[in-house]
Amino acid sequence: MELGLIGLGKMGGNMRERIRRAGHTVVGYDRNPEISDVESLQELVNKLQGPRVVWVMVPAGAATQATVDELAELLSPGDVVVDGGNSRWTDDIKHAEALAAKGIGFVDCGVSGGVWGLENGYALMYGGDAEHVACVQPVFDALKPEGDFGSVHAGAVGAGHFAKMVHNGIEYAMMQAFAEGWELLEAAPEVTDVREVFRSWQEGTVIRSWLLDLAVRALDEDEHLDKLRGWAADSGEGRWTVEAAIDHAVPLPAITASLFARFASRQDDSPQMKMIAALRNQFGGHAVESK
Ligand SMILES: O=C(O)[C@H](O)[C@@H](O)[C@H](O)[C@H](O)COP(=O)(O)O
Repeated sequence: MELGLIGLGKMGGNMRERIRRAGHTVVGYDRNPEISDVESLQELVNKLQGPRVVWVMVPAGAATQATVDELAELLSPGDVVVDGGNSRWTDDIKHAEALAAKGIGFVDCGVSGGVWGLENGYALMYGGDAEHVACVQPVFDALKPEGDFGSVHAGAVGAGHFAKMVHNGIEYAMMQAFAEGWELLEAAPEVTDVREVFRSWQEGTVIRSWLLDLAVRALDEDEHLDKLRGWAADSGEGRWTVEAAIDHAVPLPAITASLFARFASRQDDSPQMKMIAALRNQFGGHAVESK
């Protein structure tokens, strides 16, 4: 089939390659002319025969919104837009409604796999009407990992990104658990080779996993992670997971703590711990450290 693919960065560029390897035609557009197949969205739309399927793979938020708005003007009834970025699921519902008013279908798709997806395949979680999903199915089949699992029609519009959001919440908590265990092992003088402990866990243990494999890979590159600062960003999905948990009154202590740990990582000093120190000093005369 033919696909229009907008956004050819780290994810989109590799996805174009994987879809082409499966024998499909991909017309890619990127703001960077060096990697783009066409010069404009108009040209991308012109090159596709209807009914068109156009996959949006640009940063969540303003960039996705602007692209969907532009596509709403350029596409025709019967065409389908797929948002494969890490959009908030509530945006999907707005996008689906705006496009439906013009007879254009919408499918949201959470994509997992990062830079490894070209070779390993991308795990896909999508939401939307069955008729719109069916239009995209050959592309889903090209992108997904080989084997029985790795893709799911999770439900109505928004369900794909909701599932990906929860996946990322779990990702936060799993990474935090590995990170905490690693720090504790490093702190224990009895343990002489922490990296080998992690490596040994890769087989036979309850916690063997791809994240563990990647932790070993990172330790092989930098045994004590001395080259890194203890600083971690977040792209939004952890926050949205916690917000959804509040909406549904579902307790998520592990995921919430792992999100807050990232916020703490970005502070050079802790204002709240200054207050703790000040209060201990006030009520008990306990020692404080001055700057
Ligand atoms: O499943 C995946 O492939 C990852 O989750 C991917 O989606 C991305 O690496 C995260 O969005 C990073 O998220 P944070 O910046 O919030 O850690």
